[in-house]
Amino acid sequence: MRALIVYESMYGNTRLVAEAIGRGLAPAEVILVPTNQAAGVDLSQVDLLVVGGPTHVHGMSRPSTRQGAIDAAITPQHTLHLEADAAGSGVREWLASLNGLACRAAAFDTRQEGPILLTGHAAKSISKNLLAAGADVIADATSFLVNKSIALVPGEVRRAEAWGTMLRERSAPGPQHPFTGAITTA
Ligand SMILES: Cc1cc2nc3c(=O)[nH]c(=O)nc-3n(C[C@H](O)[C@H](O)[C@H](O)COP(=O)(O)O)c2cc1C
Repeated sequence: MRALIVYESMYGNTRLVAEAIGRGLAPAEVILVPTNQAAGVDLSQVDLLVVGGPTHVHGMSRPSTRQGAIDAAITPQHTLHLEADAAGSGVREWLASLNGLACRAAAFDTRQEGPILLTGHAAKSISKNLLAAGADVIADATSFLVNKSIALVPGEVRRAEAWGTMLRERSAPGPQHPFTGAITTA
């Protein structure tokens, strides 16, 4: 099985989750690509497409929220590490370029700890966009949580690895697992 993980990450948390999902997908062949390098990637040979990004203002990032994240990281008082791939387009723009997908797919996000009604969640929109582009969405959109220090909550990396393994198992030939629209958190 060939899996492609396309992710957006400003501060590294979503990248860490994407990498953990990739480890969980092994021994499948896994390729990780940040969204700002994903334009033109050939999806025709991909069996499973996993797409994730940070939750910004209750949903997928926009150019203005990404600029806000960059501005926050370059203030003199900052303690935030800005990813090398932070500049450029995000998940929203990349998803808008897709159509005619013929693969299985799943969506995830990172977001702050707390009730989803207060935080919002990008993964549900990502999942809807994957469905609209023709993908066979095989898992509920899933959030991985960060704390107030903008670091992954303990246990989330392990949960991401397990989620990747679950995706690999669901991608094996056999019964389908219909998308329910639910959001799964810890
Ligand atoms: C501009 C901006 C807006 C954000 N808005 C939300 C939000 O509405 N809900 C939430 O749960 N987290 C929000 N966050 C927090 C991020 O979702 C969280 O820190 C995420 O893990 C960052 O992922 P990254 O490290 O891969 O960039 C926001 C962060 C930024 C920079």
